[in-house]
Amino acid sequence: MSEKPVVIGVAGGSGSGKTTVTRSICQRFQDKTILVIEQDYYYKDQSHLPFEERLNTNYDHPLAFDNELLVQHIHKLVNQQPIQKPVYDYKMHTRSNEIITVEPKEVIILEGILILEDPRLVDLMDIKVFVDTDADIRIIRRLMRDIKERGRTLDSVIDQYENNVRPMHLQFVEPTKRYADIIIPEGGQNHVAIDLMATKVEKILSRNQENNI
Ligand SMILES: Nc1ncnc2c1ncn2[C@@H]1O[C@H](COP(=O)(O)OP(=O)(O)O)[C@@H](O)[C@H]1O
Ligand SMILES: Nc1ccn([C@@H]2O[C@H](COP(=O)(O)O)[C@@H](O)[C@H]2O)c(=O)n1
Repeated sequence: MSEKPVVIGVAGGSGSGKTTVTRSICQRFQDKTILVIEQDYYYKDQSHLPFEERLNTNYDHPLAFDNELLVQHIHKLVNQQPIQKPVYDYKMHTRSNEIITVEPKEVIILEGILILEDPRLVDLMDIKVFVDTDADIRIIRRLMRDIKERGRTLDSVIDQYENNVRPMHLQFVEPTKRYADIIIPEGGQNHVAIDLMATKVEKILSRNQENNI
């Protein structure tokens, strides 16, 4: 790889469809082309705290994230160096013991609720996307996902939504929409928007190929 990797930020509220959009774009390319970095994997390590205390953390506040490490890692990837990526365990509310060595790729998609909230991350992005889905749809999607995949109960999801997710979304996530170059309504089923994003990625890759000839 001779060109510097291009960084695409995919932001949006919890349950908006960020992961689904990102996966739909990745599916159209070979594995070696796009690297996905999830901001969620960079929640601060809480292994020193008892499990009960981890339940009280506000995971929707910017201070819940170890953005120092995330900024460092994106810098490294942009400079074509490998990183030691942490792995996050939603059921245990902390990082797992696993660390994955990740090599840079031509396109890096950085995905997460608050990636446009930190100017250091915004500065590293070439294209900024905000997935914009109504709050009622987001909470329904989140309820189903968190119960099925993240080991939560109905009551805990509702409680967390009222106390943290909704207020933090209004205070910190929603205002970052103004920094986006592209706003994708409804996320995962927006095939037109996904096609446009994929075309942009194709263009970046063919430009890289032409420059390498
Ligand atoms: N357009 C859609 N229609 C139905 N379900 C969807 C759609 N987009 C996403 N989902 C589902 O909603 C949940 C949250 O979507 P996800 O992409 O994980 O959102 P985010 O990454 O923004 O939290 C997932 O279980 C996903 O499968
Ligand atoms: N231990 C944790 C860590 C995070 N969350 C919630 O995840 C949401 C962000 O992930 P999305 O895939 O939904 O964008 C965020 O809203 C946190 O509340 C959690 O519940 N527990």
